[in-house]
Amino acid sequence: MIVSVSETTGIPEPTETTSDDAGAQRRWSELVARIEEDRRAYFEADAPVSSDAEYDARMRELQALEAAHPALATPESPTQSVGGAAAAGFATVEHLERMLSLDNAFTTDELAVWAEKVNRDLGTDRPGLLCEVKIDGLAISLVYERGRLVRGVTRGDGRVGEDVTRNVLRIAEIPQKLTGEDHPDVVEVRGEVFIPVATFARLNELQAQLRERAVEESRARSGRHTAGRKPFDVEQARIAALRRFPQFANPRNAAAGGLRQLLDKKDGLELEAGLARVEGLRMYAHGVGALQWEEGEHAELERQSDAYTLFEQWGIPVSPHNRVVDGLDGALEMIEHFREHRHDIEHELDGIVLKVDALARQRRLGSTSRAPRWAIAFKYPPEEVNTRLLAIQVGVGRTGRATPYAVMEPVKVAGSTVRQATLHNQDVVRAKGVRIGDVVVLRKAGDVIPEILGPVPALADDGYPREDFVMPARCPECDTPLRPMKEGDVDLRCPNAKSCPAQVRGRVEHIGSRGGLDIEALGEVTAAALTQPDVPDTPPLVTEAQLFSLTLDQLLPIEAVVRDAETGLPKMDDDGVVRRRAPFRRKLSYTKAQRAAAEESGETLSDGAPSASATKLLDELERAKTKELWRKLVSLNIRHVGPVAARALAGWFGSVEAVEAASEEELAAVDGVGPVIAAEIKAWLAVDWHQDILAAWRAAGVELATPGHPGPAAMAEADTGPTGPLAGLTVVVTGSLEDFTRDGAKEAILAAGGKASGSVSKKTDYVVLGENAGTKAAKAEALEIPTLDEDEFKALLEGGPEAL
Ligand SMILES: NC(=O)c1ccc[n+]([C@@H]2O[C@H](COP(=O)([O-])OP(=O)(O)OC[C@H]3O[C@@H](n4cnc5c(N)ncnc54)[C@H](O)[C@@H]3O)[C@@H](O)[C@H]2O)c1
Ligand SMILES: [Zn+2]
Repeated sequence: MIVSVSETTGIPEPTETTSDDAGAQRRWSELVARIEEDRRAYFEADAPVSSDAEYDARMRELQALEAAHPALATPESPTQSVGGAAAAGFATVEHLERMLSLDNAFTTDELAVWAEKVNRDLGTDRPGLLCEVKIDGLAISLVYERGRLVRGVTRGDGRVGEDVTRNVLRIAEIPQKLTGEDHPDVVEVRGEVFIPVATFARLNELQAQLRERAVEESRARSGRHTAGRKPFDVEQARIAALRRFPQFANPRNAAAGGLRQLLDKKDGLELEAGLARVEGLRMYAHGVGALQWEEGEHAELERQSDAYTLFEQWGIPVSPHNRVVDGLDGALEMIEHFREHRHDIEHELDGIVLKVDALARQRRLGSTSRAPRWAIAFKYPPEEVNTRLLAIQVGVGRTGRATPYAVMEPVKVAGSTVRQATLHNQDVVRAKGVRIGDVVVLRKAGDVIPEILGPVPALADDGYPREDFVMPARCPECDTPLRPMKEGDVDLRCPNAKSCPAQVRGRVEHIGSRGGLDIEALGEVTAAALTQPDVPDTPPLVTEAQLFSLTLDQLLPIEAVVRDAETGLPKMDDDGVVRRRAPFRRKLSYTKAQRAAAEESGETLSDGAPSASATKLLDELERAKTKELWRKLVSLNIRHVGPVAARALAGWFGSVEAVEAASEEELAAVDGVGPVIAAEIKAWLAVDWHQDILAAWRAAGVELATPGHPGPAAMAEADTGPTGPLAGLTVVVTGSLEDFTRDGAKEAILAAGGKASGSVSKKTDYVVLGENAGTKAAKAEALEIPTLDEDEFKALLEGGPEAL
């Protein structure tokens, strides 16, 4: 069997089956063994060995194999059973009605196939579908007898589960006595226990606090009986504390572990942690198991959604995200909605569950031994994958901050290939408990930057060499001893701001960026070539002071080693010579005749001419000299002075000179500046080498004033508030726009002299509606405030209300 990766889901999928029966049998056994191991780790130990994507791919390969070789589909196969088993330490309970799993669809095509089959079997064309978010937690069955909670049981193998009643009683949201009148003799309420995302973050904070307290406790203990004992080792104590109170990798495993813990066996800090974990649990009901009424009158249930209405009357929480839709189209709409808004709700979700709503139809469709035929779970591409942590390197940024970052085996997650992830500082590395060489869980959610959640503990002894990370004491780029960012801070920085190559490179790159002088030819690679070329030894830019006086003669000799994008190592030619690139030089070749002629006339032939990048860079630098003043202010790399503050400064003062002449109070008084930025500006100006930058730029012809600006005194006199196309107007942007981020839209409104507000009121002049605009659109309509689409918004920014 060959497995390839699906373009759309990023999940490996089977593409071909072998015709060799013995081979199929062998592969089948292999897969079953792996799946059983995965299930044990996931359902029984709450500590997965594989990622969900790996597990799902194995299950799908197994299903494909059995489809091609039906003889293999024995009742023992995982495709025929519900994963999980009762773990030691818990009493077991038999469910009155079996708890099943769900079949999965990974593409909307697969969903359509399911819907067609349902239609065929039912003889309908648009059955009412109950669509629910698939909550990433663990299943629970709550047994109520005549309105009283008698038991909480995990799914186990679907037939027998674990009795977790004692923990269930601690979940505030689960009623111990149902409200309302009409209660059945017995009902099994099925639902999902989960930890909300916000609670999850708090639990991890608590774990960190408990680690600190554990270290303090052991320090105090060792102080009490010192005689003949080893001195207190804080490193050892921290490592021990980390083992007792690890950082939780994700809400699902934290929830599963929280529900399935034996609190009676705990005391002290462990008990505190355990209680917080179980008390952080919540539950939404998503199904009904056995349901027996006393003889006589009782509520008639026709649809599963009716059952939910009943649950709500009884005080049992049901997800607010459920929708009943008419046919597959409505379900697809919900799937697309939550693909975008996956992280906008209270808990993690990994898909959308579609259920035929009518109970009579559910009965007609029935179930397999593993899952109902009347339901299917559509799964989104995975956001968590496993990969190997190859190294931890330390990078130094524009501001000197030294940040450890992980270099991983490249892995595809949430639609892109990830190789690196920041680890922030040495405390974070420690808290995550990762060592170089570990298999780690990597998470990338949508546009959010990738994050390493932690190691896979079960793979700690896989034979791959491990090494602890030690934060270097010196800057990896300039060897200056690192210092705390602030007094007592764990974050470190390189104090050599002026000439640390990493910091100069970062600042030069910032100057070229779109929010700076917007110099297309001055990106990351060029910034590196100008500040750290491999040839010549001394870079043309020791600091950014010389940026605007760069000459062709300085550019031409520059050569940089070509590095492998994946490993960062220099690339070599076949004969072992390191490959170099001269970005600013174009090789010239000459014919024999030309060479002969040159020799004759005694003329020397140049072997290189300026490349297109060289002329482009110099041209763009020349043009940048007269760009808007605010762009130059951003390019000075003063802390906190981004486009917004720079625009405010430029608008008021009109020149760098006027900014220099202003007092700190005068700077702080400008709308959009404030005391913090004012202090940073003053501090920046007081540094000699910063003054050298200003002097050098001036000498090179950089315009440091807005031509025709009347100066701050005149501005103060004529202070009539902001000017620009949007002066005096308040604009609200809601929903997502094509060409603007949230902050980008705000910035554009401010820059045009308008006010950006977050809420619609009578004072609002325009509401811009993007994709999925919510309640604000309705509010605008109610208040009769004009609404704009994105194109109209752009017109407004350019030309004010007249342009509409
Ligand atoms: N990483 C691993 O090694 C590993 C191992 C086993 C299972 N898993 C994960 O678990 C999945 C398989 O587990 P499964 O058999 O429990 O199937 P499943 O999680 O795909 O679907 C069934 C479960 O979904 C839950 N669920 C959540 N919201 C629901 C809703 N609104 N309605 C109905 N049910 C809802 C229920 O608990 C139900 O038991 C895999 O796809 C994988 O994601 C991972
Ligand atoms: Zn440095």
